[in-house]
Amino acid sequence: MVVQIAIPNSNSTVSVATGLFINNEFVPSVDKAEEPIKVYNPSTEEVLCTVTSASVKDIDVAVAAARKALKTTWGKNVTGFERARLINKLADLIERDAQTLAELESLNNGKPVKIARDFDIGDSVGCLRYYAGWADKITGQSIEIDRNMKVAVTHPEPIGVCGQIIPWNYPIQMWAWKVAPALAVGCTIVMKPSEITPLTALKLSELVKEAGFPPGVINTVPSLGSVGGAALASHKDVDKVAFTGSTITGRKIMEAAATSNLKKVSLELGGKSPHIIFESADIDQAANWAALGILYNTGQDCTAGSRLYVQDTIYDKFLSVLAGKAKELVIGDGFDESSGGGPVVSKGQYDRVWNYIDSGKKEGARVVIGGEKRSTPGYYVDATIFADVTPNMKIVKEEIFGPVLSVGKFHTEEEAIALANDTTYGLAAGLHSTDSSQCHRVSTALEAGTVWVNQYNVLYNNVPFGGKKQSGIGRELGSQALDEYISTKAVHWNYGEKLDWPL
Ligand SMILES: NC(=O)C1=CN([C@@H]2O[C@H](COP(=O)(O)OP(=O)(O)OC[C@H]3O[C@@H](n4cnc5c(N)ncnc54)[C@H](O)[C@@H]3O)[C@@H](O)[C@H]2O)C=CC1
Ligand code: BAL
Repeated sequence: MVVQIAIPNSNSTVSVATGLFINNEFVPSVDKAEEPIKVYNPSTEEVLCTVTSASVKDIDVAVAAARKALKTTWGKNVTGFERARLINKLADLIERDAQTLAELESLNNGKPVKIARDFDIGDSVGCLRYYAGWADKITGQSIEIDRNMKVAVTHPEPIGVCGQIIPWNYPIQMWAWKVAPALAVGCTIVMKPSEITPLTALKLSELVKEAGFPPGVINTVPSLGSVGGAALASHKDVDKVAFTGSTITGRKIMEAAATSNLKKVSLELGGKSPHIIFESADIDQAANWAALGILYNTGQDCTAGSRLYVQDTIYDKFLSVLAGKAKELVIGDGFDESSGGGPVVSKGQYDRVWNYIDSGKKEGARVVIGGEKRSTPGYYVDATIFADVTPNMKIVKEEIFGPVLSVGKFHTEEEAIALANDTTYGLAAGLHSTDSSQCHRVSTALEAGTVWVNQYNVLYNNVPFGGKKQSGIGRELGSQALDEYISTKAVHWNYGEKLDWPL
């Protein structure tokens, strides 16, 4: 159940245990009801290995392990100091193994090794340390009722067993965003990584054991969304499900939660984020951020600034500067040091992105750069910019999740705000202007959970992140994420009042 995967351009291999990680052991499926999952390298289209796929019965086993740990070794049975120590230890181990984890992430997801190591893993280590810092600082309240007779106190208790369902665009980082706050407050976890990118979650599971977490605190169950993901969402003994992925799947998860046990749900979903460039902006800087906004992670980012609106007075100039910047980014093999972006993650995603590019052409958008397929292997999509788009085009309305930018023109600030807010999504938005009153007015008017002013796509572990409208429910990161995993108990204490009976 351990495979050795060759690291390109070296004589080394990385070992991956391919079973289900339950109770700190890698185990086979109890009923082998599911076909093993084939895991691909998107740079070569080759199969890297197969991993065990959890069946519905395996999910039951993992949930039972998490429940047992919650009642015995974790939950209310472990101090915040000890939770902090273990989370910090896990962060140290991830930092120690950052290069290997980055190579594995690159092999399975396609993103450049240097980006996985310095950004995804760097931020994930920071995320674990941030929440380790919180673990012994989670406090309730003492609420005055009557100083001579009564007081009420609140206890922030762990909500319980958490199903965590994560996507393939940031396999390690989404893992860290989910597990860190849950562990900090004392929850136990059944983690379902994406079936497309399960390898680093399995590798991280080895580190969970090495760090010394008790068995059952974090369990990892690669599985198809329609099997393991759906089983977690509808499980009667799961207290909360945290999800990142598409809005369609988020809706299914909420329905499953509602019709099973009304578990708490947090959803971080899709986006079609607007990015506005006003005429006073520093054009060179704004073009850098606009390029980053759509090309980072090859556009496979829920916050991708995929709708760019440029003031008419600078439209042509800005487009030409932006096109030059976009061409400078090398989209190539993740093991090539010069690559700033990799292929898209899978054949499915590749076909999906190309369908959108074809639709943009058919609907009459003007191709400024890109829009042509490569003839070499790998799921590569080059930076593609469509100009002169109109609001009803599919490429303007729907999330593409690829390096495909739609650019439109506006005349007034009001028009820019109206275009930006003309979407069912509300995850993020950006604006560039050197007029500070305008920055304030527009950031207030934009309907989004995150607004970037004179920058784009930068997130910090201590700042909350999440969506409005159909981009999600709840917040990740910051102290707000802790609330997603806490159930507050109010204890009413009487030390003086006598009850006269009958009433
Ligand atoms: N907000 C984000 O960060 C993400 C958005 N997406 C969007 O979704 C599109 C399609 O990508 P997919 O991989 O199909 O996304 P998806 O939302 O189906 O997959 C994300 C996760 O949900 C799981 N899942 C799928 N069906 C489920 C179900 N019925 N119950 C519970 N869990 C389930 C998957 O196994 C995976 O772990 C992308 O092109 C992109 O537009 C995809 C991934 C991440
Ligand atoms: N960039 C925020 C995380 C996400 O894309 O899911």
